[in-house]
Amino acid sequence: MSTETRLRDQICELAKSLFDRGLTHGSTGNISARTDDGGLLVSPTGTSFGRLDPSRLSHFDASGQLKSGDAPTKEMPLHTAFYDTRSSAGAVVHLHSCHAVALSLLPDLDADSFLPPLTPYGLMKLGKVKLLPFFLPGDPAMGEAVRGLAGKRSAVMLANHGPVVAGKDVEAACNAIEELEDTARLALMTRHMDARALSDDQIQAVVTKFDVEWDQ
Ligand SMILES: O=C(CO)COP(=O)(O)O
Ligand SMILES: [Zn+2]
Repeated sequence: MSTETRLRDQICELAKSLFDRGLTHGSTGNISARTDDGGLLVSPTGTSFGRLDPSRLSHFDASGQLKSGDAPTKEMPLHTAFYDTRSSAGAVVHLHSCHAVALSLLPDLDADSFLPPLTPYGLMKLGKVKLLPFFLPGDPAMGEAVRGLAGKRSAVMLANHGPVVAGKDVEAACNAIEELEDTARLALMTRHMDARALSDDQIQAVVTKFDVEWDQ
């Protein structure tokens, strides 16, 4: 089986796994991954994560030309903004995951660090998550907002919409966005409980030991 065939299958399998666990629903969310030759495989617009067809993924070549497959997600500017600003990005995932969206609706959030530092894996997989304002779905201004971060963040939260995470490959991006959703769930569960977040010393220890992109 060719590397590209394996990548097509992996994108569809992991998207289905996210869908089956309720991390995105209906025809929401989109996913993309770099191919070995510098191109991109992308979920087509209007498709469900539960039923992506490996043979119909939008396939772009390294110059950004659509070579085959169905029309791509309307969030292409968002995806390409991550690839263009983060050389380490091999995949990008966007979900409409319930707890992250719920948290984004609340007042008094820290836009520079949307998720409180609750667990080591939250820090390790995501670094600081930037909260971006509300945009209409498909608005290229979202891509501009991500470009404005100059590659310093791997994860952003679109207010009233959903998270977007870049990772070195599809598995890493999926693991990280699951961490984002679970940390948002913990934040909501413990919101009125005087919960103990990680201390500054604990944060620094995690950041140092696991080489987390934190102070940027
Ligand atoms: O989540 C979505 C828009 O933000 C889904 O849009 P697409 O179906 O175009 O990927
Ligand atoms: Zn969306």
